[in-house]
Amino acid sequence: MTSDALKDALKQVKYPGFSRDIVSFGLVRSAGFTDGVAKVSLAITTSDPKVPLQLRNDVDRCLRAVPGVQETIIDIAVSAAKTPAAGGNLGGSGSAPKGLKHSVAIASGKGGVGKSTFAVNLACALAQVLGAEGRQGRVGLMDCDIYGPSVPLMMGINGRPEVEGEGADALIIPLENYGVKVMSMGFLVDDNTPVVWRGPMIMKTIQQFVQNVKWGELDILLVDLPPGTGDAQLSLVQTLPLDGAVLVTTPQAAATNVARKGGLMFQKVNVPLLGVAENMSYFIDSAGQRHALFGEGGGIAVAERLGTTLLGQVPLLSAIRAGGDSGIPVVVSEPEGAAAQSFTAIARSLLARLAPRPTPETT
Ligand SMILES: Nc1ncnc2c1ncn2[C@@H]1O[C@H](COP(=O)(O)OP(=O)(O)OP(=O)(O)O)[C@@H](O)[C@H]1O
Repeated sequence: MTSDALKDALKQVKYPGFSRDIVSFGLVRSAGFTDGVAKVSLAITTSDPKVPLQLRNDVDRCLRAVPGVQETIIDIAVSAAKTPAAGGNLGGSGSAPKGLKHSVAIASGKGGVGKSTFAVNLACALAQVLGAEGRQGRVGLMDCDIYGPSVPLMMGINGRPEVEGEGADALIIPLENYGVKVMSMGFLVDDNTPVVWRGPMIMKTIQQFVQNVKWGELDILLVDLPPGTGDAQLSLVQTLPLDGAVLVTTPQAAATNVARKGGLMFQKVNVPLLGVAENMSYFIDSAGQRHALFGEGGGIAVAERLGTTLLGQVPLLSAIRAGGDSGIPVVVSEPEGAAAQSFTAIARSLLARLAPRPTPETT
């Protein structure tokens, strides 16, 4: 019986609540077999005590069904997922980069809702808000969309990051523009390389983005997730202790239904929802009339159903699209405009939601 044969068998074990198996998620650290005893070790990140219990049962049942296996030894290393209630700022959890105060995932249930555009403009707005308080260069943006990274283009960054140090200690220096430090798969692959990544490779890449990038001192790291509720999202949650997630949606029902599913996924893995942001909420014509092109009320409805707040609404504006195409986000090119104002308001409410809660004595 080889380690590979055991891992093959373990592909039948799904991570609780997900349709993907534990092997493709890269959670199996080792698998070995001696004298009828199958010994397996897993490493997971969760604050839900039911998850390791269920995994232990499922792995045991799966291994015992393998011919020749009489006994099992299952070791599950659990590190706690961070929640604001449990931990406040980062620092206590295993793989969090030193110097990182808060990390927030920007997620959407489906593609095309403008998530990357939102993440880029929010990062620039955060850099402006914090910069005005004398905290320059303290915003990071990590683009986890390894299939179609669009952040480099939208941030006007085109180049290859330098590497400092060697071997296991090597650190990638993030590229910086508009006061935001950026890391993206787009810096590492060229446009013509088809990126065919499987689960474990996604996990590895995301781990490297967290651990092997010299982020320095950051007040906030925004993590632009690929759309949906699949591998990358779980890998990220397994890898980086998140303060929470912001869900981006558009107002129409088709988008809000999927956004709600995305929100439920984060709740399932104990990542708090910091709020919902509604993109392409309304359009203002040349006469100043406001039009709800995609309907109204979707964002607030999703927020209410998920028990969180609506952080804000972003209008549908051609300047926002043009900013993405030109590499100068609208928050930077028109800092006084309507779009910048809505992104700045969202940045402020997000920061307020991340601020350490007052202790009972100060309230
Ligand atoms: N508020 C807005 N007003 C006008 N255009 C917008 C707005 N938000 C996004 N867009 C445009 O919509 C398109 C899709 O945006 P973006 O690439 O950010 O979506 P996405 O949700 O990240 O997509 P995917 O996840 O599939 O990559 C882009 O052309 C972008 O410029």
